Amino acid sequence: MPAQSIDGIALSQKLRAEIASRAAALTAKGKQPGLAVILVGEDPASQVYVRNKVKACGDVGIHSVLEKYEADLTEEALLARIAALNADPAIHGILVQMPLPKHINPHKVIEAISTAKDVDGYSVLSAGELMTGLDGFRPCTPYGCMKLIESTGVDLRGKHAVVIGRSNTVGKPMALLLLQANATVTICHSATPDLGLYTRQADVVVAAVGRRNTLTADMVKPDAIVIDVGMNRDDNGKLCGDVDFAAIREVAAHITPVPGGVGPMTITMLLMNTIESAEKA
Ligand SMILES: Nc1nc(=O)c2c([nH]1)NC[C@@H]1CN(c3ccc(C(=O)N[C@@H](CCC(=O)O)C(=O)O)cc3)C=[N+]21
Repeated sequence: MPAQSIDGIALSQKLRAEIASRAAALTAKGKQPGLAVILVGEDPASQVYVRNKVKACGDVGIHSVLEKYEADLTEEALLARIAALNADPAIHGILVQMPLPKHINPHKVIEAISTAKDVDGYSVLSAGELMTGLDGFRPCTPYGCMKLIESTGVDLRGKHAVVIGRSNTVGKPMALLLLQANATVTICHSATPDLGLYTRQADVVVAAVGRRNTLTADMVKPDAIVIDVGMNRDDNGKLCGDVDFAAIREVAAHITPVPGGVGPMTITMLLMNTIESAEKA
């Protein structure tokens, strides 16, 4: 029997309905949640993502402010905008879309965002909170992956989870969240000599590499859960992930599609973090 495709759009709709009712409750108390999204430069992919985030806010009743700047915006000017948004009581979350132009130091920008408004969960303090098990904003993509895994009903306790990729935004926080859920966690990356050696033992594989066909059917244990974080283009320019969906579907128990899997959940968890921030304010 082919794997169940985990529907990230359906799960998003379910969570977004809950988010909308929490937003409405806050708005009724005169505390409408607000998200500021800052985009610097003309990167076409970023334009699309940012537009989707702003639209998603509108759909659930979160007030959003989109600030677009030319690629030559100075770092000082960006930091000044963040300081103003930190002080703005109508704004509960601040997202600076990555990547930034080369003349701007992304670390400096992220650390300028008030921890209380770091709904991306990208700051050093948010990372430390996740590391130590303190309450804080979890990065949206791995947070969404956890919700997708939870939706299968499989308990992670004692399961072997293999994360492929070690980025600060996905791989590393993903490994920590899986660990928190009592999985045994292995992190593989570009210097891992035999990836299949690890993935064949995995009950859960999270692929976050950025290269298509990184995970093929012969590398997957029967009845595994496969979460595909990749965003790539195939030879026809079609959006595809890091895993060979069609073939792995015949082996795995659950698998997320691209598009329609992790992507929409990333935006949903951004909305969730923004609501949580507004509820605490
Ligand atoms: N500060 C910051 N925070 C981010 O969260 C952030 C970022 N910078 N920079 C870029 C990445 C990428 N990202 C995506 C979110 C949703 C989809 C998404 O909704 N994808 C749809 C398809 C969209 C399409 O058709 O192109 C899907 O997978 O179904 C994709 C990618 C957030 N990022």
